[in-house]
Amino acid sequence: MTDLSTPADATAAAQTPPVTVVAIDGPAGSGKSSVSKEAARRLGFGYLDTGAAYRALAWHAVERGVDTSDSAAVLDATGDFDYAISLDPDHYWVRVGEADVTEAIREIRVTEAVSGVARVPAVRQSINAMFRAMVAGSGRPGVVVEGRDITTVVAPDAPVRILLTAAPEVRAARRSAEISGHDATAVADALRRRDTADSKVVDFLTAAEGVTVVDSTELDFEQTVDAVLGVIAEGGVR
Ligand SMILES: Nc1ncnc2c1ncn2[C@@H]1O[C@H](COP(=O)(O)OP(=O)(O)O)[C@@H](O)[C@H]1O
Ligand SMILES: Nc1ccn([C@@H]2O[C@H](COP(=O)(O)OP(=O)(O)O)[C@@H](O)[C@H]2O)c(=O)n1
Repeated sequence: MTDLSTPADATAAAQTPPVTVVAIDGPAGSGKSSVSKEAARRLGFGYLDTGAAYRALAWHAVERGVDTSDSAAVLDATGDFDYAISLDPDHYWVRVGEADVTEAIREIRVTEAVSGVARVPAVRQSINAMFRAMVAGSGRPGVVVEGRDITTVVAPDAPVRILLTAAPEVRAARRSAEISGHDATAVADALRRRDTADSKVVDFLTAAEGVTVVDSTELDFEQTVDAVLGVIAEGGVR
């Protein structure tokens, strides 16, 4: 994997004002991606979907026939993982090498493999270093970063940290509405299985100290965006 953790020009980096991070975590289907993207748009910030990196690595591993239950093999697959993502909330794309994988990383075969990739500690460390470098080099005044461990591991010192939740049945219904041709019960089961596997690695179901919970169970999309923007404003970020 390309090591982006050290700015190429340390002097330039020292002169650049720090990038404000808005950290948003939560379980699958809670609205992290859609709400974070809209909040970023309204703030003029960048948007970083961290789940896309784990999905892209899972895609890369699956394409190479790597057994994603084998940690050493997954770590090995990071060796030629040439990853890029857009931080522009109005122009979202994900690439691995020359391949545009924006759509492919949402396929079920990738979704089923992703938790196996994300549970490898050395993989997480190197991906987290990449996230921090992407934020620092974003060229934006701030970045809304969403995932599972942003409030706790990637950016625990962020001025705004939010846990976006919703009741499991509401999350399953939202995800199910997005995926046509699949049985709603099967979608709900898959979501639950993934949350169970993921929560063994990082706790994104309870808020860490100082993290504000936004529960979107009873809120529509606009109300959720407003609630998140309210927490951001309270945190002094404009
Ligand atoms: N508060 C909400 N009310 C209704 N639908 C929502 C709400 N928040 C998000 N959605 C929709 O639910 C689906 C899942 O949201 P998404 O942002 O992909 O969640 P996550 O990134 O947490 O998995 C999307 O289709 C999104 O438009
Ligand atoms: N910060 C993050 C983000 C995602 N992930 C992993 O990446 C997977 C995909 O994340 P995602 O945000 O795209 O998933 P959805 O909740 O949008 O379906 C998760 O199921 C986790 O296994 C993680 O481990 N840490």
